[in-house]
Amino acid sequence: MEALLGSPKLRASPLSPAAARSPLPSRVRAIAPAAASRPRPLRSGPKSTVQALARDEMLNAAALEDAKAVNDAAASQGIRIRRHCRPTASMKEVEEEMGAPRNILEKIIWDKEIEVAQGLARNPLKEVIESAGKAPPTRDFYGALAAAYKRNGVPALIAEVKKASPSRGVLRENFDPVEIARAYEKHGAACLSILTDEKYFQGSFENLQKVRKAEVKCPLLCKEFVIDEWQIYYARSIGADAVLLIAAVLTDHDLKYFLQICNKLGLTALVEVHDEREMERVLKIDGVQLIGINNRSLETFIVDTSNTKTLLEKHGDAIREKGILVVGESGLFNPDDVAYVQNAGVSAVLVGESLVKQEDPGRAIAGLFGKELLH
Ligand SMILES: O=C(O)c1ccccc1NCC(=O)[C@H](O)[C@H](O)COP(=O)(O)O
Repeated sequence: MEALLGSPKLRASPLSPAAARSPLPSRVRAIAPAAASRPRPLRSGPKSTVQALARDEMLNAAALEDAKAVNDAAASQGIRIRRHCRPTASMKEVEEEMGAPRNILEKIIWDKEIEVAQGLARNPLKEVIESAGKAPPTRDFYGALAAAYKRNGVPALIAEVKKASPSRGVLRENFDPVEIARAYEKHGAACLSILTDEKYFQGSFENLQKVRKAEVKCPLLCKEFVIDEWQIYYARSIGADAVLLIAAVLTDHDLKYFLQICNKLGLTALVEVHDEREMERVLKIDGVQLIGINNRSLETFIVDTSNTKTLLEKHGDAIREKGILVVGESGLFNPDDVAYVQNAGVSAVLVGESLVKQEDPGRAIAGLFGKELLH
């Protein structure tokens, strides 16, 4: 197999210094983090159909081996979402090997592995890194939240530009991302979250780019399912000020590596947790400034705002000591919901459905907080 695939170096993308120091076994390190979802380059093409079939079989076996190593490393940290590591295969082929995805989040991630490979083929990493370097400077996402909290005395609002979701279907038929973003800004949102996933949320990177070009001043979160560094550079290249990193999907090693990239690009990372184990993992990682507690299980869709309270009762002190701001995410519909998560200790809230479903999403902000927000 080695002869066909070339040296191990050829199979993996260059490792960051952090990756090189990683405590992961070398087999896993060779393909993690970002390269785990990349197609394997070949030294030369096959000369006959028989050779081509043999090559495909070997590539398949190697990809499955990679997936096993990646998934074993993730499972040892309590991560239940598996990777297929076969970005050039069809979903049918993937499912033949791995069975059906176990839940919606795993399904989203499996599709994302394929999408990222396609994105990389269209816009190679080197070019995306270059254009990220030329993008207009980032706006301070963390600073905007801290200032708005101080100004209004209620959690700062990250208002989400969200057309649809897997749990609720289409939320707004007449969807103009720029109009919604402007309305949110006018009515006191501190920051905006722009969903960029197309398949499940009917969002797009184009929406983010349009909002940024419309000179909306609020800092912008690229709300994407990040599994590869390429997505972070791409988000920056089109004007994002912050990106989402989901602990349920990313190993500690991925989180650390992606945080380094964010740091280098001046991006804020919103690190999202859902349960106790994820919170404990994230609190051990240096450099986390913003933790989102999602009240929605991304695996079952069940929304429970007491999740925020439970996690902050246990970890609130450690979080405050580190100067981390907490964002309460999902399922917030009225001033009582906002007061509940504020009392639990959040400084900001991330809200989509309850705003975007209203005829005037901007005016809906005063309804959500029980008062107008100041700029
Ligand atoms: O919203 C979903 O159905 C969903 C399903 C699977 C993965 C993620 C999902 N949502 C992402 C979010 O975190 C929410 O869009 C965000 O917190 C706003 O929530 P809401 O105010 O309840 O729209």
